[in-house]
Amino acid sequence: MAARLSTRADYDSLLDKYDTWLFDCDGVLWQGDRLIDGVPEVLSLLRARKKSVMFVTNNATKSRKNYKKKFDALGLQAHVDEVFGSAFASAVYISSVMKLPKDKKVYVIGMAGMEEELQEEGISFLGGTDPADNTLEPFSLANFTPDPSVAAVLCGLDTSVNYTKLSKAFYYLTRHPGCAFLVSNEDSTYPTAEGLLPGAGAVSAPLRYALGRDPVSIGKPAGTMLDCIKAKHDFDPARTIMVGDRLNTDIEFGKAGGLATLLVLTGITQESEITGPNASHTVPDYVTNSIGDLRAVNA
Ligand SMILES: O=C(O)[C@H](O)[C@H](O)COP(=O)(O)O
Ligand SMILES: [Mg+2]
Repeated sequence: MAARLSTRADYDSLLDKYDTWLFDCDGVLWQGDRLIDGVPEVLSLLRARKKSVMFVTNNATKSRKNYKKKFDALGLQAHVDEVFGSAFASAVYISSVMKLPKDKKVYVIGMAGMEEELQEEGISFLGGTDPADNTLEPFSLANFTPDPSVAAVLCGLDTSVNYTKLSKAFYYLTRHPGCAFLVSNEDSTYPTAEGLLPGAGAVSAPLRYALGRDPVSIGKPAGTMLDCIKAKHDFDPARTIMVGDRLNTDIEFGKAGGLATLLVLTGITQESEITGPNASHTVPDYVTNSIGDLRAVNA
């Protein structure tokens, strides 16, 4: 059973127990571009107490550099090396795990953030934000000249997904032997300030259905993100806590990594999913309404 936090003593003991705080972003720090109440104060008090703070997001629409700009715009202190996104983890996976040969390319269903991280890793790609692919013109194989060097398809949240992109990805995944099918993450929904929208998982779902094949998923809860963090930062998992709003990504990620887990209810997960007859089998160590609740330690 998760420990429900509410008193100053609860939050004080949490701060005493954990030196490294990994924060999910969408639904924990913000909803779209709207900051969640109390986030600046809580991040400042953690830094004032010499806690290590990092940000671990499945949102592949932005690169780490672009996230730094978002943090700055929202008045949140953050360093690029503290930010870990699934676009970055996907690029690292392709270069360091898959070791994609330099003469090969990735066909992208995704946005600028994904392209920037692939570029940073020296990975060639096509598709993505290319105007030729962002069209509602009917697609036909008769007018399509495939690029023989495509050896992987990477799919993430893409708010301009269309039949042309799905068809080209499908072509490469069915006609290029050994073409890898990768997704940055599988979140079914995406929390915005105005409400839920389809997530990255909903963008890759048509491909999975057409192919009858599951992709390799790189974002939370997969371990690739934690490997990326470990490659850059030393931390003791036993004194590290993962703060998230989603059970099947953030909390599973924390558990799989041997970290403590704190669920907040400002994003995807609703009260009914953690209590009552339909409660999920994924049980976080701690639950609190919002990360802003930690301000109680200064009250
Ligand atoms: O659809 C998506 O990609 C996700 O909803 C979203 O981006 C999750 O981001 P996170 O909560 O991991 O920051
Ligand atoms: Mg989230």
